Amino acid sequence: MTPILFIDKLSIDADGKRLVSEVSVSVAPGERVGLIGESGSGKSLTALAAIGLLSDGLKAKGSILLDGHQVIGTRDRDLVPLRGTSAAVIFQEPLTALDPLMKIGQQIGEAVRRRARRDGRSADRHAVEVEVMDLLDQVALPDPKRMARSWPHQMSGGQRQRAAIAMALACRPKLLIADEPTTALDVTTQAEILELLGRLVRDRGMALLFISHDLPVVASTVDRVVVLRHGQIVEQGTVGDVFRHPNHTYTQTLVAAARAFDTALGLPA
Ligand SMILES: Nc1ncnc2c1ncn2[C@@H]1O[C@H](COP(=O)(O)OP(=O)(O)OP(=O)(O)O)[C@@H](O)[C@H]1O
Repeated sequence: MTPILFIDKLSIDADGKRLVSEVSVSVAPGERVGLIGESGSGKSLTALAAIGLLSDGLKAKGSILLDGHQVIGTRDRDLVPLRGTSAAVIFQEPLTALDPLMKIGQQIGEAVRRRARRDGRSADRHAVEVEVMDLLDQVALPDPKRMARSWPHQMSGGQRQRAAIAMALACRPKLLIADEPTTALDVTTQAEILELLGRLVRDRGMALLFISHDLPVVASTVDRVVVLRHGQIVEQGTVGDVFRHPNHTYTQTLVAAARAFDTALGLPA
């Protein structure tokens, strides 16, 4: 099956310093892949490179095929049609995706309208409103009508992240890139958002690239993990294999930390 994302020997440099080194990751349609590693290991840069959003001054080498299109070396305006359609991103801080000056319903409605235009359909006001309510309902926001009329600052962090997920879903992307989507949330909300993401991705058959520094968080949501350290892949495999037989000492440390946490909670190892 042709991967929806095929990163081949990606290296990223800034001012002559190598930040990401020969990273290769592929995500098949419908597959859920976790990219894990400590802070500064190059996870976000890899994800941003995948959709051509690296900031100026960063130089990418290698090859990135997103939905069959080469991203590296392609002009930004030629990448715009891929964003939202081939891949959409959810960031750690939902306010990155939300416009503070627009009510939630309007913002999601705008994404629905853009997608309808992209698909060559016109979307009348009523159809857009119905879809916005449906999306707010799917991300389990309470009282969708009231939420649609809310400003981002009137919502909690977890509610804002749900709204950002609804925006991403409105585009119906083939691949969802989630960059630490739960890190800024309290533990209970984190678990709810993870459950929601896992369910939505499965129900819609979307591929997922899930970025986290937290192995247990990733393990519950993905099929395969890729472990990054200092900008390099140190290990990859199915969640089960990596948990049972971590090869690299760094992965062993991550697994041991996760097990110690489970033991402290009295959970079976
Ligand atoms: N625009 C930039 N210019 C120079 N260096 C950068 C830039 N962006 C990131 N870096 C550096 O690249 C390295 C990898 O950063 P990246 O954001 O990918 O890490 P990360 O694994 O996502 O970490 P975190 O979990 O903290 O978000 C870090 O050392 C970071 O300081």
